Amino acid sequence: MPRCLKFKVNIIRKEGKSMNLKTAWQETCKFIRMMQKSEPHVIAYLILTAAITAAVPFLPIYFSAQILNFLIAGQFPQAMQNVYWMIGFSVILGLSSKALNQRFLKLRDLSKYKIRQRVLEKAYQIEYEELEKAETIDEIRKADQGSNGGGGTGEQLRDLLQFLTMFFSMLYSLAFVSVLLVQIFTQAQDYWLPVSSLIFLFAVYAVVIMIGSRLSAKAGRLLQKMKRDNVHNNAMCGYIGNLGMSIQNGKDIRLYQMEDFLMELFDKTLISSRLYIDWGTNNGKINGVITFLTQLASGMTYLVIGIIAMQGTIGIGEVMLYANAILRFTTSLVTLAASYNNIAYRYEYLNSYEAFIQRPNMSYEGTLPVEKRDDGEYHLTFDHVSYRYPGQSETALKDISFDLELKKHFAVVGRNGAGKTTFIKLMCRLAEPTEGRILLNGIDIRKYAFEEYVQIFSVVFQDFKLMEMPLGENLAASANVDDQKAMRVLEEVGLSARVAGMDKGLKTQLGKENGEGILLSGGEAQKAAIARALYKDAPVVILDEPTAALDPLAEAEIYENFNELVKDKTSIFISHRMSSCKFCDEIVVFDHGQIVQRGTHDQLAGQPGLYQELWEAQAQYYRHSPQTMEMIGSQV
Ligand SMILES: Nc1ncnc2c1ncn2[C@@H]1O[C@H](COP(=O)(O)OP(=O)(O)OP(=O)(O)O)[C@@H](O)[C@H]1O
Repeated sequence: MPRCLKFKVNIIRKEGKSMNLKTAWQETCKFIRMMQKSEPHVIAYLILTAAITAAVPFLPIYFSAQILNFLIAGQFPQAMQNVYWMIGFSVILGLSSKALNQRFLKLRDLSKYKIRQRVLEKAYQIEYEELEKAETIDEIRKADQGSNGGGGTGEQLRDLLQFLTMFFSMLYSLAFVSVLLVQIFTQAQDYWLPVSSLIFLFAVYAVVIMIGSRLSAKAGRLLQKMKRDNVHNNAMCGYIGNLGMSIQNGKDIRLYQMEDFLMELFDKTLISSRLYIDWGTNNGKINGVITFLTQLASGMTYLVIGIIAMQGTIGIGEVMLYANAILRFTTSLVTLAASYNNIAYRYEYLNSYEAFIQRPNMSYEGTLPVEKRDDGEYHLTFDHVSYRYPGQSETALKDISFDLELKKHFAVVGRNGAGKTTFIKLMCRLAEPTEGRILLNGIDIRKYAFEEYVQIFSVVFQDFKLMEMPLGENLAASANVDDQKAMRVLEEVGLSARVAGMDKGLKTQLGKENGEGILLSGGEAQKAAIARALYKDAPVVILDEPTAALDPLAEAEIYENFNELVKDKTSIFISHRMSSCKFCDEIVVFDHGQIVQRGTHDQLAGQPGLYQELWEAQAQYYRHSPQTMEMIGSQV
């Protein structure tokens, strides 16, 4: 992890509480270090852009005062000379400001993408078990906002640019005001009146700035609260919005006529919260008061500068110069306060990002390599394993002890919800036992490096998903596709003829959401998922309801091939199609999270118990039909 990212998250503040200057400064330093690490020149460009951009408006202010003074004095050549200077400097500074700004924006976007990349990278590393929790998804969402969305680094850099620009603008204004003070003290006959007027003006400004910054702080708090409260609403709106483009849900939406229902839900999600509306109303009021106060201060400024001018201390040109400089000072300060508040409050999101990036990878932290064995001798043992899903009171698996003997073919059967898939998830380390342990060749599987451990499994889950990518890349799970191997596994699952008919063959894009592609039928997709498992060629093959979508001939073909393919491997089939379990060496029956029976088909079918019930329930439909019994026979 880069050093800049190792800072401790320490500004978890109570909701609505302002961040003090010291903390804001510390957070800013951390943020700057983080940005510099991801894009080294971004901060240098930030400072340069702010310094130059802030100077641009002062050119016309300064030169128009000079020009006016020369014109009043009848010195036309000098006035013209100043016009040329003004145009020249304005062009140079204006262009430099634009060029710097462009470069800054480019670097800002680059660093933003790099930081977002880290969120994605981290999200991929999170244990699957954690990913199933709603709070983890929220955490990722917040971290993503901290890196990309409303609370993101891009916006933070934009506000920092505004803050610094206003800061430089104030410095330039103060330089002019200092000159004014020097002029008053050196040229005024009686400086009591100008000095007291200026003191009065500063007092007015102090009050305006104090009220203005408090109001800006409140506006910032409201904005952040609205964003914080809106994380779920945004996600829900995003979800419903995406349903409009979803091919997967498109059929159901149309056939169940869910359009009005979904639109209502969308409206409700937006309006019921009233978050945006409330925020907009309050923000409008606050901005109104700030504008009123700023205008009041502007009027006072002209009055005071007018008084000083009437004394003859400064000329007409200077009246414009100083009045504008002081006004710039005020507007810069109010904007600076607003940017400060946005910057300070956005650290909450950035800290969510930090907290997320720093979270440990818990169960994936084992380091032992898994011995590479050509003989596939991987021995898995469940030792009194129980498992309860996070937040659930029911135990999904209870005290499972099981030896996955080498190169044996197992079938796992049981009623819906019996715990079959959970058993596989634990075996593949997608969840960790709540009690007990799982061993690979005698060693607790948590001790192995996760990426090495999962190498030994080829799994097709019941709810498998193919990616919207080219078919070949789907099979290889990589951009490097071994075409020959890919075609061989497609042949084995009976999909090669279909692929041969595709114009782009293995390069054919799957799905429609990621560019023009083809839609596979349910059975074809299942064959492709099985082909992906075969391509991986791991020593343990697990198929969870592998043939549910296949036609009987395809199913028979797959089983025939599978017997051959898994001959030297350990395999587990989960199936509700009892006939397909007959060919396995051992059948394991799950019920209510426990293993209740084990044996061969002949043993279990002949004794009273759940297996017999399940078998009988299916077999009765075939009993009176010799053809169908024949069909079952052919499949097994
Ligand atoms: N992510 C989850 N969070 C909470 N409970 C879950 C989760 N996944 C599964 N369960 C619950 O755990 C129990 C076992 O589920 P599991 O998916 O292992 O059953 P199964 O035997 O594979 O069922 P099926 O035959 O229907 O596929 C069920 O009661 C299920 O509702």
